[in-house]
Formats: sequence, structure tokens, C-alpha cells
Amino acid sequence: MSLSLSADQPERPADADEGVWLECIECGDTFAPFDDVRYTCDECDGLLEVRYADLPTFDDFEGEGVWRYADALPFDSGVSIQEGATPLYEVPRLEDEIGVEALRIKHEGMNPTGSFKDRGMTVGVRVAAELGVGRLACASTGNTSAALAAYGSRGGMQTLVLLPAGKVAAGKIAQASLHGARILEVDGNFDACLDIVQELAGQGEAYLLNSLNPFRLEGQKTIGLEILEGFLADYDAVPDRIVLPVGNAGNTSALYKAFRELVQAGAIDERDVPKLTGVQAEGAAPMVEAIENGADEVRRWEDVETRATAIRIGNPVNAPKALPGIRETGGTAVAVSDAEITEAQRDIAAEGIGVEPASAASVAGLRKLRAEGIVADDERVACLTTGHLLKDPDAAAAAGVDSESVPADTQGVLEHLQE
Ligand SMILES: Cc1ncc(COP(=O)(O)O)c(C=O)c1O
Ligand SMILES: N[C@@H](CCOP(=O)(O)O)C(=O)O
Repeated sequence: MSLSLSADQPERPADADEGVWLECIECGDTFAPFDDVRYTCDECDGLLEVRYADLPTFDDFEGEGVWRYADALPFDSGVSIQEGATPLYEVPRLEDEIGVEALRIKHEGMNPTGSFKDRGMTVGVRVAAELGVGRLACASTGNTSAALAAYGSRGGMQTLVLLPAGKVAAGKIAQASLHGARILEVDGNFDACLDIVQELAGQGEAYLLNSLNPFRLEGQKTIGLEILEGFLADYDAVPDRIVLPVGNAGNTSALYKAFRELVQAGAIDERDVPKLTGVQAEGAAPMVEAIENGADEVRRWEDVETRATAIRIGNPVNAPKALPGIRETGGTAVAVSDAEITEAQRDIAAEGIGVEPASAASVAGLRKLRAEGIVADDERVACLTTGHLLKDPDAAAAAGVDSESVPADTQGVLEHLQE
């Protein structure tokens, strides 16, 4: 099985349900999509991808949001709260300062629950309904749990979330709580939570909706499709590069799949595919390590730490899909410090755009790669900002300006302003 950009459209197996099937990226085994619950290959435990007999081109898309791209998804509709259609902001001051031909920020924080996870959940929860499962579950650094809780409750299903105790931002826990998820705070990091949820799912206790679930990544493909359509509309060309924060590497895998499918459909040329460029925090950078070492596998980091708690992940489960995505597109991966992330968060905020720390990693990474000359000055770049500022109010307050105490009279306020 090849995840190469030039791979042909795969052949449709005899048991493909209405032109959709699951295929193992390691051994190529195929499975009917909705006859049983499975997350990985029955034969070799490899990661699965959703395959389609017919792939759409840009002309086939109509409507707005994730479901505009229904022809690239397993269904025509899902459990929806109007996800997708997020802004592709111009950021002229950052564009000038970083020194690229064009810079746009695709702000996924503008989704219903404030992160890109909604795009995956609208599809994933629809699949859960199709399979008739009872309880939905995830491990989470926060955003997946918020989205699962919201989409699960929208679909009338129970939700269970496992979070690393003390390492999830306040806004995200509040969301999971208000949407009625059962919240378990685990004495361990995100990777330990995911190990447990995978075991629970394997025992049939819950339906797993982390990005290991291949259907979730189908929804996340639409980020890439929207970016490409936005650039085609504004520049008559797709971006040279897309820079994105990397945690479990779901988005890197999903965007690469979106581009491979467009190439297979003849909608874009293989040579035009944007360079996928991943950014991790220095304290949680196993993908960067693998890219720098030319390794085929990612080494699990047991101890991870960063202020960008959303990407505090040491064992990116989608690495077998994401590593080819970065390499085949001519992209790269870079690690940034927490201080660089905070500086970028402030600079993005100075353009009026509020993002959480993990999101700012994309801009911090672009700035670093441009300074090193790895990104050229004639490139048109999209940076993905994955979550809203209000997700992590403590980080925002710590990065922002302090408030000042004044007396409750105008004269006192005026005097204070003159100090
Ligand atoms: C805000 C935010 N940014 C980035 C990421 C990383 O995305 P991925 O796991 O798809 O690499 C996550 C979660 O993993 C996240 O919550
Ligand atoms: N940042 C994520 C981590 C889990 O990633 P997933 O995409 O595999 O669900 C989160 O918000 O929990």
C-alpha cells in the first residue's frame, strides 16, 4: 500500500458499500465500512483510510461548511452544528514582518466549539449513529472532548472523556462539562489516556472518536479543501505551503489525504500540492525528531511538557500517515519554544485574531523557518490556527497586558491615565 502522492486511485473491492470502503495503509486489506466497529486493520493493526470509488473535483462542491464537500465524504450529511466555512484572514503586518509573498491565517477557532475538531465530529458522530453504538469516548488534551461532548449531545448519545489531570485548559473542561460528558481526570498524560480509551473501545465499552478513527479525519480533510478554494479565489493558485501545529498528527494526515485525492481526481497537479509543514513545541516534538533523523517511525516521548497544552503529546498515533504527508509534499517539521509560541500568540492578537497557544505555534514555526531561509520570500503561505483564544483564558491573560486598579471617580481615572 502506498501513500505516495502519485499513487493511482485504488481499485474498488467487490464488497465496497456504495462505493466507500476502508483500506489498511500497511497491508492494503479492505473492509466494508459499516458492518462492524473497527479502528485499525484486523490483519496487521495498521491504520485505516476511507476510500471512494469516485473522487470529486472542485466543480462538484456546493453549499457551505463541511458538508459542501459531501462528495469527498462518506455521507451527504451528518450530525451538524454548522461547522467549517472558517475565515481565511489577511494579516498584513505579520506578512510584512515575516517576509513572505502572502500570508493568510485559517482560523479554525471560529468553528462552533472553537476548534477544528468539530469538522471531524460531524462525520464521526454520524458514523457512530450508523453503527448503532451506545457510548462515545475520547482521550483529550481538551478540544476533542469539547467537540465530542457537543456533537454527542446533539446526536443524543452518551459521552465519556479521559483527560490528563491538571493539564487541560479551563475553557475546554467547561465545555465538556456543560455539554454533559462524563469527565474522568486521569493521573497520567494524554498518551496514557489514549492507551486506556483504545483498550476500552477494544473491549466494546465505547466508540472511540479520537483521530485514530479514520472517519474523523475525513471531516478534517475539509480544512485543506477550504484553504485551497480560498487561495484559488484570491490568488488563482493554491498556497505554496501550509504550516500547522502537530499533536496527534491527525490534521497533517487529513490534509495530505485531501490533496492526494485531488491529485487522483485530476483536480490539481502533483507538483502544485502545498508543502505540509508541521510545528511542535520543543518539549513535545517526536515528529520533528523523526523528520530530522529521516526515521520511518516516531519514537514515543514519555515525558512531554509545554504551555501549549493542546499539543502536549508524545506519541502521535497518526505518524504513519503524517510522515509521508510531510515528506511527499516537500514540507518539513520544526520545533519552537514556549516563549516563541507566546510571542506569536501576541502578534496574531495584534492583528485582531485570538488564538490559543498551540495554534500560535504555526506562526512561530513559519517565522523560524523563514529566518533560517527554509521558507523563501516568494512563497504564499497559509498558517492554520486550530483553536480559539477563549479555550485557554489563563494563557491569554498571562500573555496579555495586566489590568490596573483605579478609584471610582472620573478625576481619579484621569489622574491615573496621566501617570
Ligand atoms: C488547538 C490544537 N491545535 C493543534 C492540535 C494538534 O492537531 P493534530 O492532533 O491533528 O496534530 C490539537 C490537538 O491535537 C489542538 O487541540
Ligand atoms: N489536541 C487533541 C488531542 C487528541 O487528538 P485527536 O485529534 O486524536 O482527538 C485534543 O484536543 O484532545
